Amino acid sequence: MTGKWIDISQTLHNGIAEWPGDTPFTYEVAFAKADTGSVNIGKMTTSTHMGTHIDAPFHYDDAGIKVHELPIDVYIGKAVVIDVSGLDSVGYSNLEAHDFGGAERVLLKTSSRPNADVFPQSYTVLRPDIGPLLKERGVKLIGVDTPSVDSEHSKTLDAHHALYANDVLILENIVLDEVEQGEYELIALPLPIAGADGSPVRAVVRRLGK
Ligand SMILES: N[C@@H](CC(=O)c1ccccc1NC=O)C(=O)O
Ligand SMILES: [Zn+2]
Ligand SMILES: [Zn+2]
Repeated sequence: MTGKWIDISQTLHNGIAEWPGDTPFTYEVAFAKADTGSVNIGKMTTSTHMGTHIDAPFHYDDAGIKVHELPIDVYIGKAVVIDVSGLDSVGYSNLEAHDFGGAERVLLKTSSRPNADVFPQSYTVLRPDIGPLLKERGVKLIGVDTPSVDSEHSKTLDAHHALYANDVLILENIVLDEVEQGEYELIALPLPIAGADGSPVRAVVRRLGK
């Protein structure tokens, strides 16, 4: 018995918080129906790291694959949601006792970024030793309900690089407020943006079994 689909995507709207210094999100009606006589046509500007999105390795490695080259199957399939709320950081020791149920996708509920319209003063980050654990368990995608797997001021991006070194792709800014720990089916498809470092996704989950 599978549950109903739950949207775990931040809403993109004028006012959603961008990464400090990055491109804000804007939507406007560029051509109004009153003028075109037939249709309203919108115009949008955004960072590729706005809202719920995925990182392509090109984001942190000039030689990394780009969004249009990503293996699309990574973004569809069984995922396990693990509640790690209340921690400053998450690493090997926090996850080793958890049974991932064979899921190739792990979504971490840190509850450290309650409001998409405010860039958080702080949020839970990943420790690099999470990389080898995820690889050992056959995990291909890590999702977080935070703006990044590294801290805001990190320049070395140790968590990004540890995940990259262990063949784990990254999904950021998911919304897990209505999602309890357990096994789910995830769909979080990137757009086919040629040459890109990241892409917005519409991420959804539905409970498996139970
Ligand atoms: N979501 C991004 C945040 C990020 O790293 C970032 C985004 C815009 C401008 C700078 C960034 N990072 C470091 O300077 C990430 O992949 O972690
Ligand atoms: Zn990102
Ligand atoms: Zn990232």
